[in-house]
Amino acid sequence: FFLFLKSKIRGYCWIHISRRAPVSCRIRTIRLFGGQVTSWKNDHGEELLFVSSKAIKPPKPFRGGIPICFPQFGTQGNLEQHGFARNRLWAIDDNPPPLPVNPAIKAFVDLILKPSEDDLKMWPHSFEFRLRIALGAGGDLSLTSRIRNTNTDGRPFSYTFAFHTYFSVSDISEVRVEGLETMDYLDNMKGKERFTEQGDAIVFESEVDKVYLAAPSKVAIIDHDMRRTFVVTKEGLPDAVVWNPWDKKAKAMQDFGDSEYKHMLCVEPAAVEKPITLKPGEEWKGRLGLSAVPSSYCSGQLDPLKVLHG
Ligand SMILES: O=P(O)(O)OC[C@H]1O[C@@H](O)[C@H](O)[C@@H](O)[C@@H]1O
Repeated sequence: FFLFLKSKIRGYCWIHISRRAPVSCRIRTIRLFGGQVTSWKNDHGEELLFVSSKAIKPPKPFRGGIPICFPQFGTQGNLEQHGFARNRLWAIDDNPPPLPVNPAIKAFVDLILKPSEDDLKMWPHSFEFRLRIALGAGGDLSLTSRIRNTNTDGRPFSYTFAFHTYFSVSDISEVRVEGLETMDYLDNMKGKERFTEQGDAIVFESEVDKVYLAAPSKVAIIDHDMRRTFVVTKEGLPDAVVWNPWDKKAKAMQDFGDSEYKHMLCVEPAAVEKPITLKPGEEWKGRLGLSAVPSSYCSGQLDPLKVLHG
């Protein structure tokens, strides 16, 4: 296993973590700008995360991969949409406090974000945000966030959060999401009104922007055409946002191709409905786990329980 800094251009670094394998190697790319994973490939070199061909350069947020929404999800507060963490230059954390040993992890890198003077003017709270990005032996990707309140004035703070994961899919019309059936959700397209999802797996025929509440710890994204299933696991993150802008919104987005909505789906483990509150000295931990497994899905033949419970 090895880890190296690939390049340093105008202060923005890219890190590649690779796992040597007998036939090929899987490469994951992380940008220090935004603390953002922007590439996750399988043994065949196929990209598993979506990145827009029109993604623009810093200081704008980067459209694709896994942006981190902190300390605000969406427009739920006074800060810029999705908070400032995705727009800041993170640093490599050379000496992170230990995390429990996980024998499945074969390579990892630790990043850290602390607020600048300007950040403190906008959001007057001192914090340390540590992010461990790890690869398992089978190519699984995990992101563990640790956020600590380091205020010295005794004040607690509250925040909302999301791992805004952009999955690459062959054709959104052929994708099903399983695990969110019967869940309550807030519909961002209907003034955050609360509804209950029907009993069937979620399919996509138009714009979707929903926050599923108290979602299960495992969600499956089944890509019929690719015969691939993404299994998303989450810890410490009660909600799951599902977003696809569809055609009209795609056209209105400057950093997104007009037809790219067909090839992406965001499923975002999140803490949105109930903000997380930390007292000084307290730390919160949230984890996202991703794996891509072959699925022999044929319409009507999939047993969702098998996908979700192994
Ligand atoms: O364009 P942005 O700021 O990256 O946000 C993209 C989308 O992100 C999703 O998480 C939100 O639910 C949507 O409402 C939003 O449009």
